[in-house]
Amino acid sequence: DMFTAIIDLQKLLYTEAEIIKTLELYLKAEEQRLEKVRQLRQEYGQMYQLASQDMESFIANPVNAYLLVKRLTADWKNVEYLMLEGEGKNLIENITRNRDDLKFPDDDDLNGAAVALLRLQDTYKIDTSVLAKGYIQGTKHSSELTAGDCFELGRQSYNNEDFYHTVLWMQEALERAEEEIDKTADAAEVLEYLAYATYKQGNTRHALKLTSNLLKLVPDHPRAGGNKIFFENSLQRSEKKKKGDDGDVPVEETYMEFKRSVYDIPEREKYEMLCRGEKLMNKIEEGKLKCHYYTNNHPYYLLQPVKEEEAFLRPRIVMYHNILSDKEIEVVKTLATPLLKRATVQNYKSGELEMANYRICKSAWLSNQEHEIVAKISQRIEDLTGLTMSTAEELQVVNYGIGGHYEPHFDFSRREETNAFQSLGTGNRIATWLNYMSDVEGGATVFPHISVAVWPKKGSAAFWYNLFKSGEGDMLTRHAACPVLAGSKWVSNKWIHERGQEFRRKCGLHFTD
Ligand SMILES: O=C(O)CCC(=O)C(=O)O
Ligand SMILES: [Fe+2]
Repeated sequence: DMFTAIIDLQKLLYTEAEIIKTLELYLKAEEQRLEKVRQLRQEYGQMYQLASQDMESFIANPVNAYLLVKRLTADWKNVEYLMLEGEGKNLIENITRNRDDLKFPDDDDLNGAAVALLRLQDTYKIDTSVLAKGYIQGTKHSSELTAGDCFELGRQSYNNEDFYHTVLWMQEALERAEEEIDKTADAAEVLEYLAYATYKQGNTRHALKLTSNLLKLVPDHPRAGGNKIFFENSLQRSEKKKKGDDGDVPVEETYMEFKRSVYDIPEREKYEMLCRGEKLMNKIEEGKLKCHYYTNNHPYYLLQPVKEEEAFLRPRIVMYHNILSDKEIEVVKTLATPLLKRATVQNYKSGELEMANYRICKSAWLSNQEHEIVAKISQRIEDLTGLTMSTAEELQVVNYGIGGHYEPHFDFSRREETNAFQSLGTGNRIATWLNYMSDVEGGATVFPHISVAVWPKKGSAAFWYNLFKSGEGDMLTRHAACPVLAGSKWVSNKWIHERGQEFRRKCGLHFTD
C-alpha cells in the first residue's frame, strides 16, 4: 500500500511521466496506422466506383477479376490486421508488466486515498464544494475536481457503505456535471446512487423525488421504475406504522448506525475540535504555563540551554525547541526511508501486532549502532530527561500518509492488556519523547482529555511521562495524531521504559504524582 506514507507517493510521479511517454508513442503509432487504413479505404473506394459503372464488363476483364479477388483476400487480411492489432497492447505490456521500476497504486490505495479525503473533510469541517474546488483552509493546493472525480469519491464511499459521504459527493457530482460542457459524469448514473444513498440515510421522500427526476431523464431506465415502486411502498409502510401506534415513531435505522457509543462521542468531538485548532483549555490553566531555558544541570546544556515550553502541568507535557538540526533530520529520514513498513498497532486482546485504519503511516526502527547521529539523538534525550536510554526502544521513525493520522490511544500498556512489553523485561513505557521532523498543515498531537494541542515544528520535540511515579498509568496522557491536511509529516520517537529509572525518577507512594 502506497497511501499510508507520503514518501511512497512521490514514486508515483515518476510512473506518471512514463505514462505520458507511452501515450505519446501510442498516439504516433495509431496515427500512422489510421493513415494506412485511410489509404486502403480510398483504394477500395476507387475500385468499387470503377466497377459499379458497369459491373458485368468490369468482372469480364480478368485483370479486374484478379484484383477483386486479391482485394478480398490478401488485402483484406492486411486490413483485418491493421484494424485489430494496434500498438496499444504492446505498449501497455511494456509499461505494466516489463517494468519493475514503475510503481502503480492498486484499488486499496484508491480507496485509502478517498477515505483520507473524506476524513479531512470531516475533521477539518471542509465544505464539499470548497474541497472540490481544491481549497484546503483557504489556500488553493490542487487542481479542481471534475464531476467524474466527485462521482468516484461518492462511489468509493458507497462501496464502504458510507452513505453520508455518498450523498455529499453525488450531489456535488450532479451540480458539477450540470456546469460541464464536456461531461465527465453521467447524470442518470449519479442520480441512481444519490437516490439510494438518500434512502439509506433515512430520507425516503427525497429518494423518491430523485428517482422521479431520473425517470424524467431516462424514461426507460432499467431499474428506476422498480426503485420508484420500492420507495413508494416503503413510504406507505412507514406512514401506516406512524398512524397505527402513534407516539411510537420508528427510529431511523441509519441514524443508529452513525451514532457511536456514548462514551466515545465527547472524546471524538474534542479530538476533532483540537485538531482544528479550537482553544479548549481554560484561561486559568493556560496562565500557569511557562516558557524558559532549561539545562537539566547538564554541563553541555549549561553552556547551551534549550528552550522548554510547557503545554500542560498535570500531566506535565513540555516542548523543547531546536532539538534536531535540519542535517540530523535529513540523515534520519534517509536511513529510515528504505526500511519503512506499514505501522502496526497491538491488538489489546490477543497482543498481536496488526494494521488498523486508525493508524495510517509507515514506520521504521533505527538502532544506535545504525549511525552516530541516531546514537547522538539518544544521548541528547538521556541528557535532557535524566532518564536512561539503555532500556528504551529503538528510535521509531514515522512518515504519515494521505490524511494520515493516529486516533486516540495510550502509549503505555494497561493491566488488562495482553502485554507485548512483558517479553522485553524492561517494564512499561514510562515516558514518550517525540521529535517533529517536518513542518506540516494539520497533524497536531492532541490530548483530548486535557484539551492540549501540540503543533509540529521541524526540529522541536514533545516529552511527557505516561506513568505516575507509582507505576500506575496516567489516563490523561491519552493522545492522538490529527490527520495531516497538507505536507509530509515526519516524526521520530523514543519510548522510554521503567527499568533503570529507579534512581533517576524516584518512586512515588502517591497515586497521582
Ligand atoms: O505523530 C504524532 O503526533 C503522535 C504519534 C503517536 O502518538 C505515537 O506514535 O504513538
Ligand atoms: Fe502515541
